[in-house]
Amino acid sequence: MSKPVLRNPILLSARTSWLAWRNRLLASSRFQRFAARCWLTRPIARSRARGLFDLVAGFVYSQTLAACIATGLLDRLGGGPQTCDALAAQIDLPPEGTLRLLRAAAALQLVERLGDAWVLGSAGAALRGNGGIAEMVAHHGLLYADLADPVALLRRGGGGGALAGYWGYAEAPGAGDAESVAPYSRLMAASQPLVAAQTLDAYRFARHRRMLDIGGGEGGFVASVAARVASLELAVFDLPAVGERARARFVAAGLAGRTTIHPGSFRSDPVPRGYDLITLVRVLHDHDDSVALALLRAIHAALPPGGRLLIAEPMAQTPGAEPAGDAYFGLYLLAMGSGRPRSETEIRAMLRTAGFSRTRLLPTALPITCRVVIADR
Ligand SMILES: CC(C)=CCC/C(C)=C/CC/C(C)=C/C=C/C(C)=C/C=C/C=C(C)/C=C/C=C(C)/C=C/C=C(C)/C=C/CC(C)(C)O
Ligand SMILES: C[S@@+](CC[C@H](N)C(=O)[O-])C[C@H]1O[C@@H](n2cnc3c(N)ncnc32)[C@H](O)[C@@H]1O
Repeated sequence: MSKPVLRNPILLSARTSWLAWRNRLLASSRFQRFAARCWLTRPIARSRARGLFDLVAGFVYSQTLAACIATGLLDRLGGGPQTCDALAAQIDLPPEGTLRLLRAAAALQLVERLGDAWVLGSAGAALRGNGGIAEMVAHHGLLYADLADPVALLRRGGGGGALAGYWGYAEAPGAGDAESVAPYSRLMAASQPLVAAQTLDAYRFARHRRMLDIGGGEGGFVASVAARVASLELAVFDLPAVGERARARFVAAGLAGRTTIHPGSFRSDPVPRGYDLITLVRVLHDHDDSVALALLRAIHAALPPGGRLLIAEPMAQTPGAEPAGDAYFGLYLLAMGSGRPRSETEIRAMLRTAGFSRTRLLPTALPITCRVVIADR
């Protein structure tokens, strides 16, 4: 549960005084020098200094990762130890540039030194084990272009840049021919396994007969559910051009007999009926409150009594993963020009407003990638 907002006036006053005193102390250069020298506080001082340095240097780290991905350095090391000179020839960088990149990547645990050679580091290995992260890193070029002047982006209320053009539907619902929906559909399909794994482990899909994945993209999530639950009839409701990508995927996967495509826009077309489970996977946060609430209301009306809605997406104020919500998705969706990350509390309040009776947060193993809320009709 997200942290409740402090309302009690006495507690609010006490906290206000405490925060003012704490911030004066933390801002004191004398205190910072003392804390860094004193053996008792030195570990905390060094950890806080490292955290602040990482915040300041974050973009440099991201671009080091981007260079590792763009050059294929991590893939080359996936095959085992390599010397700097051998890597330089393979990734088409001069040896000096390759060594500079390797040393930076080693500082970020992306690679490690092994004698005269280099191997994958713990972060590099984990990254290669999670499909879609590399695609997200490459995709960030658009996001960083929009964030080149963050104040201008904030001042204009978001949108109007590279990301808004990439997510065409964010500005013109129902828009999108096969060519324009292909990049984002491919990106979502590439990063779907991270989210599907969390969601499938969090909920027992076999308890349902028919499942409709609204905004299901090219069917990555439906394909994951189909592989896990043989008894379920499955469907995707998405923009027509995206639905055709899902149809092609299901035919290729031998799922055509178990799946239905509902082409349309949930902003103008009715939500298909006859499904006892409806899912929204990385969809709700794409839309502003009015569109999101209208969608929840339409889903409530389309579900039969006893039917259930499952929402899976990264959420704001996730304990231990706060930056992924408001810091990452908050700015990302602002740049996209539509939507916002919402806390579990906000989502459950919207669900109650839409008429859902009972809502629950289901635990996921890696809440940083997604959390799951279910709601009963
Ligand atoms: C010594 C050994 C062997 C081990 C002992 C220690 C130990 C147990 C280590 C654990 C190792 C381990 C299990 C590591 C696991 C690492 C994992 C799972 C890492 C996962 C990382 C996930 C990341 C970085 C995900 C990033 C996702 C991003 C950036 C998503 C972006 C999504 C976007 C832009 C979506 C856009 C769609 C829209 C428009 C918002 O709807
Ligand atoms: C961020 S993607 C998520 C895709 C997929 N659920 C996943 O997690 O990989 C959002 C999806 O919503 C779809 N979408 C956006 N606006 C829509 C609308 N008005 N009606 C139906 N689908 C829509 C997009 O085409 C896209 O497939």
